[in-house]
Amino acid sequence: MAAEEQKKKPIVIITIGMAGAGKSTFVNRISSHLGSQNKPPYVLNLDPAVAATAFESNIDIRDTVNYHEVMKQYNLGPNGGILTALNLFTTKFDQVLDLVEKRADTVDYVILDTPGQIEIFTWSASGAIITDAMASSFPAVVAYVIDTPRTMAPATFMSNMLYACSILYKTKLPFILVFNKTDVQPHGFAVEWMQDFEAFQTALASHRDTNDEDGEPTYMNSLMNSMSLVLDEFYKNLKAVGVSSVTGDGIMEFFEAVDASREEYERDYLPELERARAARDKSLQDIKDESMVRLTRDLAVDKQLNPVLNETWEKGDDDVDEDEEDNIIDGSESHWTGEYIDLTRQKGHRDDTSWPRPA
Ligand SMILES: Nc1nc2c(ncn2[C@@H]2O[C@H](COP(=O)(O)OP(=O)(O)OP(=O)(O)O)[C@@H](O)[C@H]2O)c(=O)[nH]1
Repeated sequence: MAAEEQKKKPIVIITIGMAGAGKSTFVNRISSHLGSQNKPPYVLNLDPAVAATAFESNIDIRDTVNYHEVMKQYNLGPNGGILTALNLFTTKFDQVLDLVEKRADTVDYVILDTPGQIEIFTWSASGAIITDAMASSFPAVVAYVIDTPRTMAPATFMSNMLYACSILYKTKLPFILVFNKTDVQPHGFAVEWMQDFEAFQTALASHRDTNDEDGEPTYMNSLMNSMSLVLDEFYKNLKAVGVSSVTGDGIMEFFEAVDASREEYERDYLPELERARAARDKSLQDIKDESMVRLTRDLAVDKQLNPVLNETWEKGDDDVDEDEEDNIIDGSESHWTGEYIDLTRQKGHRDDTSWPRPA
């Protein structure tokens, strides 16, 4: 087949955002939009703790890792449980990639919904592994979902933008700021603040608590003024769209931004990736290995703390290498068989151990 006749690879939309920003509602909206265009996407739910998703996912972390069991076995709270569940899932991510590759000829979009607690995905080894694995196999874009009504205070806006900035520089992927909930609050103020830092500084000055009792700008005020100049450069590197995941407003603009991001990925990200690959074929593997070591270290904190468990883990380690069982399923193709990732690796042993909490 001639190169130009070949189907384009699907583009991966990695949906990230603060808790409650509307990620799941947004994923549901863009999925149903694509469905209505006869282009159903391939959807991955990476939030192990979500009770129910409005959208149908092809791969659902909840089919692979039992989040409640993770909390129980590892004696963790909700956030530790989510992180550990994501770590466990990531150890099987090669299977996820295989499933996505199999569908690459028939889908145009792959959508990832990430855990509600943003830092669990953005600042964990597993989040980095998943992002890198996806982005080195397919064109990828980050959709950073923002709760527009709750970002109207200049300080909140600035914090949100700094967070977005950190993700942009960490992933280096094309980046779309998705100002969600525009049915409640239009995002015009945000666009103005991004295009004109003086408008932001004026808004900041008129906001209460920006001056101290002597009438001088507070430290925070001065800091934010300076940061707005720094962020000016950052704003040039991204696209911003306003959407309502409830009404569907702005979804077309979002997909225009996604299409533009594919070009950006091919123009900027891909050559850089290929250069890096050519220069350090081996070192790429080293990075993956190193990330895997960090991941394993995360999972094995208990082991270091508890010598009794140490022995059982040592035994279990042999099983791990040989134990190449398939845990990831495409829920849209097969029925869930009930085989979660084995959490304790102590097959046949009923575990009454009190698992130590990671440091
Ligand atoms: N008015 C309005 N409400 C929205 C919109 N998008 C989401 N919501 C509401 O915002 C709340 C949070 O939405 P979710 O989709 O659960 O947000 P999330 O980011 O996935 O939440 P976590 O996974 O808990 O972090 C829900 O009550 C949604 O109905 C929107 O565009 N407009």
